Amino acid sequence: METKDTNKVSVIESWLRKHRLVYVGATRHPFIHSIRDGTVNLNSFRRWLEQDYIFVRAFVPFVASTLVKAWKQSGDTNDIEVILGGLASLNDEISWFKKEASKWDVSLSNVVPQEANLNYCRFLERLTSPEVEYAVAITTFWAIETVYQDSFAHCLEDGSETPEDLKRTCERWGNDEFKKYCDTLQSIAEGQLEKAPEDVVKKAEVAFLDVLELEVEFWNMSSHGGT
Ligand SMILES: Cc1ncc(CN)c(N)n1
Repeated sequence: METKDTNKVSVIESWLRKHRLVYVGATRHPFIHSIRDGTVNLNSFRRWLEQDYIFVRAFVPFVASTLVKAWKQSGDTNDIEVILGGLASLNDEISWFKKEASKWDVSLSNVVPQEANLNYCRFLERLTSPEVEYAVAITTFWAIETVYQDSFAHCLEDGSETPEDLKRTCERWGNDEFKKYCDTLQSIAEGQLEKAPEDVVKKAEVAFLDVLELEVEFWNMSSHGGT
């Protein structure tokens, strides 16, 4: 008789264990700590805001290309609806950035993207290629959203001293609904990874690590300016 192995560790769970330190580096960065303990430099926060607005604009075509891959390579209606919902929420995210920027006196019209941001946007652009497998794209999508979810949720936990006017930002990604959305992306990615050939799983793992590294560079850029 076949027995079900309930202790089987999923692919993503195994990566999160294997790359724990890198993951923690991306989600518990000093910039996030500074928001959480209320010592954040407001010019750094403004820099993050203007640069992230550019990032989100570049994120949209990447997510749209993931939607096309889902349609062509999976055809699963649930996947398509979840990714479509993700695109809709990016539309809200862009409006949110505009409103937030005006509250913080940040002009979004002539922002010069910094090196770390350009690198991240180039990475996203490479992944829009039709040659990149759906399993790699959906895993990357999950990783990008999850780093923000985990980072900003940390600023809302008990004991945090996040200033009142920064809580809006933390709640945008740190709320329970966004956590559920990330969990759904994770299970879609898991489903794809389970049936993907070994070389594709390897590529997805590399993309996951790339995201963690690019997120650290993005936080560094926000904290210190420069590259
Ligand atoms: C850099 C970065 N990473 C992730 C997210 C979440 N959409 C974001 N807005 N910016």
